[in-house]
Amino acid sequence: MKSFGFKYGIQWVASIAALAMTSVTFSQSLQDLKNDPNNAENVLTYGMGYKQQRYSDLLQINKDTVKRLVPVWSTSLGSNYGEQGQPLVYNGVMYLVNAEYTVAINIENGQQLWRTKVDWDPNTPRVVCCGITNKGLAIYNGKVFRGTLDAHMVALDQKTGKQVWKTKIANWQEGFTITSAPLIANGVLITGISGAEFGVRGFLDGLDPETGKQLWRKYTIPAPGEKGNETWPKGDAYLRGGGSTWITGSYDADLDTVYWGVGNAGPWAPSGRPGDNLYTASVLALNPKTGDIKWHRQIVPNEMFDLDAVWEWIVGDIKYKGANRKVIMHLSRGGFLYVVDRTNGELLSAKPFEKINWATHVDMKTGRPVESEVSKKVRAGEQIELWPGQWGAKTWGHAAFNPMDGLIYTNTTHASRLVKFEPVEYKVGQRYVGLQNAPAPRDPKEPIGHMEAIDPITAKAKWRVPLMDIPNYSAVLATAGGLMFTGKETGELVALDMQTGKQLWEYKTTSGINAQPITYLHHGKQYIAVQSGIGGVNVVRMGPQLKDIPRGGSVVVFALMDK
Ligand SMILES: O=C(O)c1cc(C(=O)O)c2c(n1)C(=O)C(=O)c1cc(C(=O)O)[nH]c1-2
Ligand SMILES: [Ca+2]
Repeated sequence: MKSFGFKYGIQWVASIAALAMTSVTFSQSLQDLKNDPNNAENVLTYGMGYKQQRYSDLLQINKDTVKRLVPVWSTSLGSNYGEQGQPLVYNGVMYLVNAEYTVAINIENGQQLWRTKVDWDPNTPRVVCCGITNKGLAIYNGKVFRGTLDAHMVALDQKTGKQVWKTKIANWQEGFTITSAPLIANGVLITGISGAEFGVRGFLDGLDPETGKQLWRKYTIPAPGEKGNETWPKGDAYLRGGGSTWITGSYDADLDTVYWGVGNAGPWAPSGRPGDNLYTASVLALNPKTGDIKWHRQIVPNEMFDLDAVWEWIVGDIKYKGANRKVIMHLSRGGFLYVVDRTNGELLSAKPFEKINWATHVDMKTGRPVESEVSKKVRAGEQIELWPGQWGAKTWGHAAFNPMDGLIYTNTTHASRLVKFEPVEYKVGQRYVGLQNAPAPRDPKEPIGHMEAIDPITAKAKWRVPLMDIPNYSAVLATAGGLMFTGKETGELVALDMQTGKQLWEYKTTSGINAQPITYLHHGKQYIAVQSGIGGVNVVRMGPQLKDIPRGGSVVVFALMDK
């Protein structure tokens, strides 16, 4: 690895050059977006690069210097609902979202440049399954783009925050919402949709970023006559079959392919929808220009435990059986770590990284998880203790991948639930689940989650740090400085030694952290930024442990104190 001095020198020169080049312009090109991970001044994409590796090669803040890491500014984001977002940074300005506002802040001093309110009908939260929040925005060609709780997409002028266009994506009254960040791929703005707990039929939309006009729609559940519809029963179950797309996909610009995960099947109770139910709980490889599916891989056929396959599908190049392979990697909600060839969908590995009792293993010939006796019992109407419960072996808080050591750095959850299916009737815009869900007795000596470093092929942890009370609900940032950053819902941003998991630093922010830390360079100096503001579904899940954490959204930015 490059030495600190050499690296710092290059970054400094690069930063001066970049400033000179970018200070006159206010637009980003597709090349800029593709180049995001190599341009330390700017963070232009969700996941810190289209590959969503959340890895930065900045190393001023490292194992030795992190003890001098201090807050340099902090600004309120004006919302009490919760902060789950990932900030973007362009040309000295930070752009942030929550459910209520889009905000631009001067990164020199934390001064707010503009703040634009999102107007949604106050009744909208009725159809929000899991927290009134928003996970991020996109930026392209002088505009910032965000989804809204009432299922619209909005473009704002990057300089003024004034609305340029607003497009209705779907009727929120039918259970649709947007909580995820849009993706710009090959000039098309792609948005996912939420609502699989409300009997929606999921889809992805491709829009023209200039006008907001719809270019294409791809339903995640094929209509009668389309390939895949035969995996649904005859009739209209497919119209309420779920398959939402509520986490932003990754993108391989060289292959011009978007990898977007599809959510759970609906209703959770599976008896009314025999069959594999494509493309619920799957990953789709898509052409961003047309929305056409290049290949698909279903993770859980006839899915029944809210096993959304939407978590990040990290793009990486790894050695597998001695050969270099282009893969996507995914820590599934159901507890298996998937490694898939991203050129053709071939399954390379699917090993458990957490305790699983709903399946015994994934059959590598068919790619299908083999259901256990426990799953057979619940299908027969019995109550079971399910491992992992619907909270998932991992939640949406994104993992990071370090291309230098080939390991995935992540938060995981270790919790079961008691579940039993019950009849459910579809009513427009109401929860459509059909599952009784109760806490399972928990051994207080057992951890409820971990922070860990995992080998993608073996799914074995290199190290695991137990969390005894509250699982983490924040994304991870990995850096060449050897540090893994993540947040706790009690408010601490922490830095761990990526080699050992030892905690080297922490700072307590004003609320809880369930968001996505980033890092960037400004005038040659490395910064870390994270949103603080308790929100999302885990607050409800944890109940008493988190009820006294003060609400209130802010962003906090850190840098090294001078010696
Ligand atoms: O199936 C869906 O459409 C959907 C959407 C969302 C969402 O948009 O937040 C969540 C879930 N499912 C879900 O199952 C879940 O556990 C969850 C947690 C959170 C959160 O933001 O903390 N959202 C969601
Ligand atoms: Ca879901």
